[in-house]
Amino acid sequence: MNRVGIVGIGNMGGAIAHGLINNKEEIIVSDGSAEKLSEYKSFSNVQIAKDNIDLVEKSKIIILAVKPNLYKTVIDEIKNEFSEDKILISIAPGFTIEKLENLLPNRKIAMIMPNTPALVYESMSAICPNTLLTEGEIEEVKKIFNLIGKVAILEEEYFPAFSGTCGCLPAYVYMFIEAAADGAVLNGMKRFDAYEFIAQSVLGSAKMVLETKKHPGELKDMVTSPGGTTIEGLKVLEEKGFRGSIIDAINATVEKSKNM
Ligand SMILES: NC(=O)C1=CN([C@@H]2O[C@H](COP(=O)(O)OP(=O)(O)OC[C@H]3O[C@@H](n4cnc5c(N)ncnc54)[C@H](OP(=O)(O)O)[C@@H]3O)[C@@H](O)[C@H]2O)C=CC1
Ligand SMILES: O=C(O)[C@@H]1CCC=N1
Repeated sequence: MNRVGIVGIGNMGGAIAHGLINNKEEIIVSDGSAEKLSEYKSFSNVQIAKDNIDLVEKSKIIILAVKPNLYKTVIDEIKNEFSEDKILISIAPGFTIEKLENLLPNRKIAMIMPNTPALVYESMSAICPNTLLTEGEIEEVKKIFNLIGKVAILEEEYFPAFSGTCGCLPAYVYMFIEAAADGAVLNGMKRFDAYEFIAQSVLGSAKMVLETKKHPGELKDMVTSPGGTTIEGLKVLEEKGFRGSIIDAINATVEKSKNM
C-alpha cells in the first residue's frame, strides 16, 4: 500500500507530488487527464491509479487536490472504498471540518492549506485534524507535509486567515516581482536578469524576517538611509496605498474562503 495518494495533479496536487517524488516517497496519483498522468510514468516511485477508487484502495492518506466545486462529486465517488483506517486530506478553502464530515461521516479527515512552493520544498502548510486522528497519525501527516516545507498545527478558526495569506500569497509575491521587473525594464535592465535579481532579493528579505526575528519595520528602517533613495520609493508606495491594498486584498480572499 502507498502511504500517499493524490487525486488531481494540477497546480497544487502536482507541486505536492513532485515535492514528495523527489523526497523518494512512494505515491499513487490519479487525474482526469491522461496527458498529465503520462508525465509521471517515468518515476519509479509513482504508481498511476486506474481511477480514483483504485487510488483510494491502494493508499492510506488521500490528498484531494481537485477544484472545490468537484469535492462533493469525488467524495461521493470514493466514499464506499474509504475505510476507517484511511485519512482524507482536504486542501480546498471553505471546506470546514463540519462540511467534510457531512460528506464523509465517521472518517479520519484533516484540513490542510499548503502552497505551491511545495515544488521547491518551501511550502508553508497549516494542518487541522478532526478528532478521529490519533497523535501518531497527526505526526505522520505532519511528516509528509514537512517533506515539502514548513508545517504548523492550527485551530480551524484561523484557517480562512491562513488560506488568505499563505495559500494565496505566492500569487501576490509573483505579481510584485513582475511589477518590480517592469520597473527595472523601464530603466533599461534585461527582463530575465531583473527576475533573478529581484527574486533573490525577495528570498533574502524573507530569510531576514525568519532568521533575525527582527520586526519587519526595523528591517525596513535598516534599508532606508536618511535622505537616500529608499525613502523616495517608500513615500510613493504610501501615497499609492500599498499597505491598504495588501490588507484589502488579504481581507477579500479571507471573505471569499468563508463564503465558498
Ligand atoms: N493552486 C494553489 O496555489 C492552491 C490550490 N489549493 C487547492 O487545491 C485544489 C486544486 O487546485 P489547483 O491545483 O490549483 O487546480 P487545478 O485545476 O490545477 O488541478 C486540479 C486537477 O484535478 C484534476 N481533476 C479534475 N477532476 C478530477 C477527478 N474527477 N478526478 C481526479 N482528478 C481530477 C484536473 O484535471 P483537468 O484539468 O483535466 O480537469 C486537474 O489536473 C483546490 O481545491 C484549491 O483550492 C490549495 C492551496 C493552494
Ligand atoms: O485560489 C484559490 O482558491 C486557491 C486556494 C489558495 C490558493 N489557491
